[in-house]
Amino acid sequence: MSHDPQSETKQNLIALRDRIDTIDEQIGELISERARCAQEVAEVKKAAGEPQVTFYRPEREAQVLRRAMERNKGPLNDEEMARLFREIMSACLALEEPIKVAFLGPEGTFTQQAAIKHFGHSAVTRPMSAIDEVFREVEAGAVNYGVVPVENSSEGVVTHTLDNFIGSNLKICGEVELRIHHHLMISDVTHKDAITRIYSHSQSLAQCRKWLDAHYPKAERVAVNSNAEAAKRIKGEWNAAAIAGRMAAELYGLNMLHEKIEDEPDNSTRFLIIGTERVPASGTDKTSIVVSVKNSPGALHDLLAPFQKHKVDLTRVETRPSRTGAWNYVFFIDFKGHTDDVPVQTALAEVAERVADLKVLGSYPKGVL
Ligand SMILES: O=C(O)C(=O)C[C@]1(C(=O)O)C=C[C@@H](O)C=C1
Repeated sequence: MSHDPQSETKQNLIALRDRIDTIDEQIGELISERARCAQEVAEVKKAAGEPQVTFYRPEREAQVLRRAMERNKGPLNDEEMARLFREIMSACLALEEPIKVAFLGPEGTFTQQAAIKHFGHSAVTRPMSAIDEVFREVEAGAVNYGVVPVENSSEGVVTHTLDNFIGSNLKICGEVELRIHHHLMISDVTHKDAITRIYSHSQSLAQCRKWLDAHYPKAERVAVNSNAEAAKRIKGEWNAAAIAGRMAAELYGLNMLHEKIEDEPDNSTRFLIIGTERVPASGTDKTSIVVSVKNSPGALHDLLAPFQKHKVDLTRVETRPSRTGAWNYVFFIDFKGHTDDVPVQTALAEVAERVADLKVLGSYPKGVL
């Protein structure tokens, strides 16, 4: 018999695809079985007779995702594996209750990307035109959760988000970090050699400043409310480009002219998930508090001493001038641990004695994805 490499390849492919078909069938059945379990979970939750049934359980989701990563033996990497489970769980939750999430819009912003990364594609996301509106929408109960940016690795803190917490009773229920890649995009009508204007959000323009200085030193940089708005805006402008994320390019049908133009290669933004309820401990948690102090020498040192004493690890300290008294300051402090942990409780009790006011903004699972 003569050896025919082409037909051997064909045979090998057929055999492998048969195996894939069998595996897919099993995966499909298992996913359906999992979804039925989630439906039963919903029934159990409803039968408990609580005045308000909470279907979404951030601490449980974090545990499921962490376990998927721990179990993983490759060849997919841990993040890919967790991402797949993220979507399965998102679809299961949607069977229990379709979750509504407000985000800083318009459609196509990095905040929407963060919302989908955190809740999966089965969540219903609603664009809001300002951070305050995201807070209000959650407070009013029009949505279950909100997603707002809080700090960027190169541009620092989003002060507007922090200020909103001072006057709000909302809780932080989660955090999510997103690698931010900026792309220069144009529309079908743009003359790419005649770009004289570049639109984007001021933070994005700042994050690409060196690249713009080198490649488009003469183009006017126009700051608009969001990069998605920038993307929308250039649709009919022959001499304009926008800097935005991939999602905006896809949404508004734009073409990428230059990809990944951010000055810092590991540019990332942290987003917070805000809701109305306290989240139980997941095992690996963080807590955010806000305290206001009189402006006296050593105030910050005094304030932080209890954390050191009780071995609570600080992850961030941010100062903002208080809006109530000219000489008062507020500190936003993040640390590892949950308010259910005894060392955290002890440290917080000691901090409370030293400050004018202390508010726990929430304990929540450390971002998994
Ligand atoms: O364990 C639960 O409480 C569920 O509702 C199930 C489930 C899941 O699919 O695993 C779904 C939604 C919750 O946010 C957490 C987990």
